[in-house]
Amino acid sequence: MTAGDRYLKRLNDGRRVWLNGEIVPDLPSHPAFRGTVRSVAGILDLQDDPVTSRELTFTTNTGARANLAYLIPTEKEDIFRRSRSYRIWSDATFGVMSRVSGFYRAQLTGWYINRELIRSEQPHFPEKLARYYTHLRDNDLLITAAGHDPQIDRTKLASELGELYTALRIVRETEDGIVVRGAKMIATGGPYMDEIMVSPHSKKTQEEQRYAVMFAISPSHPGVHLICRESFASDNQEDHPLSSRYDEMDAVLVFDDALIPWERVFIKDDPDAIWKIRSDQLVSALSLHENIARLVSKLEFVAAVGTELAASIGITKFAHVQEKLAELYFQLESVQALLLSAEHRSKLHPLGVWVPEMQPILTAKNLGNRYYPRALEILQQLSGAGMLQVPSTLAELNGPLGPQLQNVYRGADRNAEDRVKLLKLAWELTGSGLGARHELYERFYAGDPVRTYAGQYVEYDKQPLLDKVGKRIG
Ligand SMILES: Cc1cc2nc3c(=O)[nH]c(=O)nc-3n(C[C@H](O)[C@H](O)[C@H](O)COP(=O)(O)OP(=O)(O)OC[C@H]3O[C@@H](n4cnc5c(N)ncnc54)[C@H](O)[C@@H]3O)c2cc1C
Repeated sequence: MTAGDRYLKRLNDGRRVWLNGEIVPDLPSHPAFRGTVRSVAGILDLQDDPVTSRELTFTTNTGARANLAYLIPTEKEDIFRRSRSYRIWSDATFGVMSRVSGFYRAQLTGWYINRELIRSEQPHFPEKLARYYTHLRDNDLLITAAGHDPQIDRTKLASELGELYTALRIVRETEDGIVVRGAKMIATGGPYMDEIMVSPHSKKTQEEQRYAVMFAISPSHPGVHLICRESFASDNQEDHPLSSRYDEMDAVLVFDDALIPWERVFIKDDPDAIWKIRSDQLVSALSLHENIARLVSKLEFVAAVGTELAASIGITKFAHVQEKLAELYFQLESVQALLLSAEHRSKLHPLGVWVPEMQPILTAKNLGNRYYPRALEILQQLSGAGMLQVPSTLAELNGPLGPQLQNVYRGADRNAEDRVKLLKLAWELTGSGLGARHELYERFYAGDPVRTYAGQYVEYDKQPLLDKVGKRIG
């Protein structure tokens, strides 16, 4: 049985995935999910492929073959190995699937490495976290996370939202665990995952102690509901090359007095401990490293589509078009350079692991949320109305009006079929529901950009800069 087959078997576990007001009875056969399920299974199968297996997996101390996102980087070369594996998975989906490629696996690995950080506050954390990490690593499980309270009123604490259990909160404790009620948002890829880590992603106050809880569940955990947004999936691969395969879905988690067993409760009633482990630099650097590798795949893809769009209508000789294409290449080259910089400047942490340099990673992440929307804008500028001037189906090129349509839709350098395929792909990226979702994703996935920029200002080591000015003016 391949890794993909094992994954398909795991999906039918009674998870309560809600779409269009109903629980989806069988993810692998449902039209809104089956294309993406096939893609995830296909990506997992790369781990069994003799060509890619060595690049994607390693042998653990228990003898299992595990994904490299779970590798503890004890050598500097391990940072590059991890990076290569992220790129293989991201390239396989053109960077548009963010959760299968290892973001939260890498985060869990970081927590495992630094699990002693909060032993004095949460004595059970190191052992529980170690068992959880080993379980996911050795069983090759996929994980996402949900960390935000419902928006409602952002000037208020979770405890001030009127109904006490609007945001996820502990209701009571029993011999077996904690009972939780309320919502957490949003778990990208939630319906497709094996595990979901739930914890506040922003700092909780002491008044919100009962909201300061970190635990993990499977999507089929009793009392847990996944409320999906509208599906952007299509069953028509020919006309919708991305949404037919890569709608990874975003879901709000609703907990209806779910009992979370103690073994899976990592932290409770402790805003400071959660914030300490969440904001740890080692953890952030290891997990965001994966994000930047994925962003390179995505920017490469958009730059390629832009180049093809321009060539397809013969506009590459115009200087302003060259300027726009060059901007796509600058984006790609600068994020790639930042990724390499972070990797080559990796440092040996006192815990004996290599960690990518944080500043280039943060810079790439923050640039990414401006670059990606601009890249989509460039695709629109290059295409004019081209993306909308296509027949609704590719098949029409061979229909009753075939000869006329083949003439009308041909490009400067390609036949009608190739040009219409390209335009449909470009529309998927820029104008479709999936495309709009991806723009929003790149703007927000790692936090509100206003605050992540401000955070980089606060964290930046400004002293060397000030010293330079100091030396100049005395
Ligand atoms: C496609 C997509 C996928 C995502 N996937 C995940 C996931 O898998 N897991 C996960 O946990 N999260 C995920 N997120 C959530 C993401 O982390 C948040 O969107 C992001 O942190 C911003 O939070 P918010 O959406 O609640 O917006 P808010 O924080 O409510 O911000 C909305 C607006 O209000 C302003 N604002 C709000 N509060 C303040 C304040 N205190 N000070 C100043 N300005 C404020 C912001 O600047 C912004 O303009 C995803 C988001 C998107 C769009």
